[in-house]
Amino acid sequence: MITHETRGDLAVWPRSARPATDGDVLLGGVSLAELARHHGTPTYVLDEGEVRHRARAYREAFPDADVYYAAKAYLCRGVAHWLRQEGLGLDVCSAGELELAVVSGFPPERMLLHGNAKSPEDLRAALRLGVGRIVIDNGAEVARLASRVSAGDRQKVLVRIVPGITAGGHEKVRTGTEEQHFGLSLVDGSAQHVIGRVLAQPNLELVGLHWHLGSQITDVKPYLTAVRRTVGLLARLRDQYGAVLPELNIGGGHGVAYRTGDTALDVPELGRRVRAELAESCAATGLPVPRLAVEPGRAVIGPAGVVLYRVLSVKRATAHTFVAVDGGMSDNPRPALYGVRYEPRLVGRGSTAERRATTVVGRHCEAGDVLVRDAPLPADVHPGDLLAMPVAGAYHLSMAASYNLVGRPPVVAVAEGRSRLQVRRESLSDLRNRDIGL
Ligand SMILES: Cc1ncc(COP(=O)(O)O)c(C=O)c1O
Ligand SMILES: N[C@@H](CCCC[NH3+])C(=O)O
Repeated sequence: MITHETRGDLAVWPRSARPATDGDVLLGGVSLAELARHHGTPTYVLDEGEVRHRARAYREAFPDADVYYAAKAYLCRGVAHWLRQEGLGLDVCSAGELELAVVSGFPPERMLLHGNAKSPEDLRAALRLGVGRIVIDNGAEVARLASRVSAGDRQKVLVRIVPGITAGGHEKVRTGTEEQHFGLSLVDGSAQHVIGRVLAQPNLELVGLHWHLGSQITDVKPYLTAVRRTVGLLARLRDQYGAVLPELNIGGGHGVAYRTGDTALDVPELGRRVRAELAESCAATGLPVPRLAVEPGRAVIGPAGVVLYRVLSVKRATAHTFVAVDGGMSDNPRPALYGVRYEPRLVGRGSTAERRATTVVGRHCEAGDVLVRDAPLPADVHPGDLLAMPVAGAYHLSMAASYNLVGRPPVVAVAEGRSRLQVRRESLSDLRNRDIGL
């Protein structure tokens, strides 16, 4: 049987990926070369079966917990629909994400709103639509939120704390330390202070604490340390305010493999060890075990996505071969932002040419628009060829821009031999129409 681990050079691709004739790859039973011909390039392909499989794996790893998918990784109506069917909740961080999910039929009570700088519009939308929980990030938000809750209502809230832990794949995505701007510090007492103010608001119901250590974390230990520290705080809150909080949300951040041989976080192990640590620490302090919640984004959607690019030019410089494709930092800013590495593959044509270190660059007007440095690609890659990059489902399109007025790519879902356009390509008229003239 072909397993995820033994699929050789398709190791980081969705489980459904199969090599096909003429260098093609089938994803969800659909030919990538055919999708590129039909939809043009760049195109993002999402494997529905992989997303559903990953969502189910979370529910198994965290039984008796709430699994909120972090919409910031990528959201469209189709994805919201799949995840609702799989029983997940949704973590949103703007009125935009919230409204899109509600339009897709996602129950607002299964959503949670985040943000270190929630706008009045975000708060209004959350209260109007009846979002289940709002995560308070700072002191200024307490009165701002409380004053908007209708008389007689009680909004469930959590307070985001900083557990003081360094974890995450890049300094720009580490949010568990004191040196960043999300959440409230345990060290300077601001967490306890703001919690006291929340408890004093009759129309806010404090149901728990929240933290999010960072993103692309591959080790469970930081989560265990954070759980221990949080239980310490829970005990202090009980002693100081008599408050016993029934929920603990430990955020997301679970790392995935971008290239063959990369380490991914072991989600079942995370589930087992976090639950054990929580039970033990609570027993030691005489607290009831709070209900857990997790918020994975990347680990649900990242490995389910593949992006297809067409090669437009090949340039041989002294030290490099540059292969330029028709997308770039506008649809995938991650290499430029975090220096991350991908594993591109020639698809739609077989090649026996030797492999050569090749730098895949984008189409934008910056020397920094490098998608992959020194990827081992066949030496005969030429204009017209198709390149596919796996693990493209998270933080590509959700962070995409229209730099150089290049429209954002479409999203096509594949499953059981069929494909469906979920989001169309951003057209030149979409871009033009926002400009209302002189
Ligand atoms: C509060 C919160 N929850 C969940 C996530 C999801 O993170 P990831 O996609 O790394 O699982 C993020 C982003 O890092 C976040 O800021
Ligand atoms: N955008 C980051 C992850 C940030 C997670 C959001 N809190 C990435 O691509 O790795």
